[in-house]
Amino acid sequence: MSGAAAAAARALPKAVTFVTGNAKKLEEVRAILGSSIPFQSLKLDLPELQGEPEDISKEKARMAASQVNGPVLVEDTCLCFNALKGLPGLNNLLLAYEDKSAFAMCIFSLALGPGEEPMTFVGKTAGKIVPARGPADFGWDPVFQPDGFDQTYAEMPKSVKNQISHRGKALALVKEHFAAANYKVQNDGSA
Ligand SMILES: O=P(O)(O)OP(=O)(O)OP(=O)(O)OC[C@H]1O[C@@H](n2cnc3c(O)ncnc32)[C@H](O)[C@@H]1O
Ligand SMILES: [Mg+2]
Repeated sequence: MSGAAAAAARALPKAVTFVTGNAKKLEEVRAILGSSIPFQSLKLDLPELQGEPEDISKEKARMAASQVNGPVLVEDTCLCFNALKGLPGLNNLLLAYEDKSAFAMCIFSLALGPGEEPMTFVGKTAGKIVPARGPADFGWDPVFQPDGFDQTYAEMPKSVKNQISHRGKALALVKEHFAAANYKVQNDGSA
C-alpha cells in the first residue's frame, strides 16, 4: 500500500480499555483479537440501561470513556427471539411459540475519549433455541444452535464459536475499523 493511500494516524492518549464485568466475554474477546488491537480490560459498574440496543451501547461507551478518561470499547449482547419480534427474552417464554428461531446480537461501541461520539459495530448470528446441550459455563450458549451447525455454541470448540459468532462478526468490523483508522497510541497505558 502506498503511503499516500494510508489514513493519517490519529493519536490516542493511551491504549483502548475494554470495559466489561463478564470474564467469559473477556476471554473470547482476547482470543478473537489476539494481538491485532492492543487493549487492557477493566471492570466498571455501569448501569444496565433501557432503550434501543445501539443507543444503550453508545451511552455505555460515553459513560465508560469519561470514567476511564481515554479510549474505551464496550460490548452488549442479546439473544433475540423472532417469535417475540426480536426482543430478548427468557427461554421458557418460547415454549409457548412454535417459532424457535432466534439471533444472537453483539454490539460494540468505541469511544475515543470523553465527549467523543461513539462508533458502533454490530454482529449477528442466526440460529434456533433448543433444549440445553453442552457445558453450562457461559450464559445461553447451551440453548443456542447456530444455523448450519448441529452443535450448540456450548458444544462446539471455542475456535469454531469465535469464528461464526455474533461476537466474532462484530469484532471483525472493529478490527477493520482499527486497520483503516491507523490509530497510534502515544503512551501504552501501562503507566
Ligand atoms: O459487563 P458487561 O460487558 O455488560 O457484561 P454482562 O454480563 O452484563 O453482559 P451483557 O449484558 O452483554 O449480556 C447479557 C447476558 O448474556 C450473556 N451472554 C453474553 N454473551 C454471550 C455469549 O456469547 N454466549 C452466551 N451467553 C452470553 C451474559 O452472560 C449475560 O448473562
Ligand atoms: Mg451488561
